[in-house]
Amino acid sequence: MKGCDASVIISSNATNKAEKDHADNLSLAGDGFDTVIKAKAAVDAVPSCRNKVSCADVLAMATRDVISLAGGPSYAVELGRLDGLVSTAASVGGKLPQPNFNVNQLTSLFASNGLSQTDMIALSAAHTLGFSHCTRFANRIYDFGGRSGAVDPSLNRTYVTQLQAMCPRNVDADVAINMDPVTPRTFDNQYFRNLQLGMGLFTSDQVLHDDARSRPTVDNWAGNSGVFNSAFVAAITRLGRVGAKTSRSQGNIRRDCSTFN
Ligand code: HEM
Ligand SMILES: [Ca+2]
Repeated sequence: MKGCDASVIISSNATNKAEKDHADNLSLAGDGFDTVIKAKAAVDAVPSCRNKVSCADVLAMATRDVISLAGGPSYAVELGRLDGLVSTAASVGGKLPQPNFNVNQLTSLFASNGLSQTDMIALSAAHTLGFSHCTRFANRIYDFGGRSGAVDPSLNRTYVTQLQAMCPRNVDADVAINMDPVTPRTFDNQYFRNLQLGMGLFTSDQVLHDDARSRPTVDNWAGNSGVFNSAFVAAITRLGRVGAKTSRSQGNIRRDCSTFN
């Protein structure tokens, strides 16, 4: 949890519980890690390229490629990150934003990583793709605020009914649903249109529209995908600098992304 150093790809072993085995990271897709591990191995299979590209850089480029292949913008990835030398589950607590965060909490956590409120709003739109487990938002659709039968009033009522159907009470903890119910496989600004309709899945999504400080940005990007794409590229480029390591005292180039050299 020290930034863009591929520490999240390290596997746990007998003496170390790694970052990816922290509860907040359990949903990270195993096939995503496998893709990075294989791409790095493919680079290293070429003798003239061996030990020159870090896992952290491969991960950043794979992220760019997923966004672009899903219909989003493409962009040059800044390169030269080294791979970190530490990965512990114990380091994760308090470092990740939580789905029940309000705008102040979101803004301050991103600010602690050198990212602006505008960056935070742009990066939240990553939820235009991907899945969430029912447990992460169940409090919004069942007994909201501890009141029996209540639902979060900021949620669209039709959407509540759909969510309750996909995530019945006491549903299996493995069940996950699309975060963007409209265009789940396209990287687009539908995320912001959803927020305008009360269809933000997490409190941390919906507050971006419901808080008057972030709403003008949400409304602007909901209506203008070009402006959103530019803001997203600027923000993810800044995100890619968080905790990047370039000194050999802090990092190296791993041979196998899942294991320290
Ligand atoms: C703004 C604060 C954020 C909060 C509170 C948050 C929270 C969450 C939660 C709770 C999930 C569901 C995990 C699960 O149940 O499986 C999730 C999924 C996801 N988040 Fe975020 N997130 C935030 C920002 C971001 C950012 C900045 C990015 C990337 C730039 C991002 C990318 C994703 C992706 C791609 C998934 C789907 C993973 C999958 O499909 O396997 N999120 N997020
Ligand atoms: Ca989408």
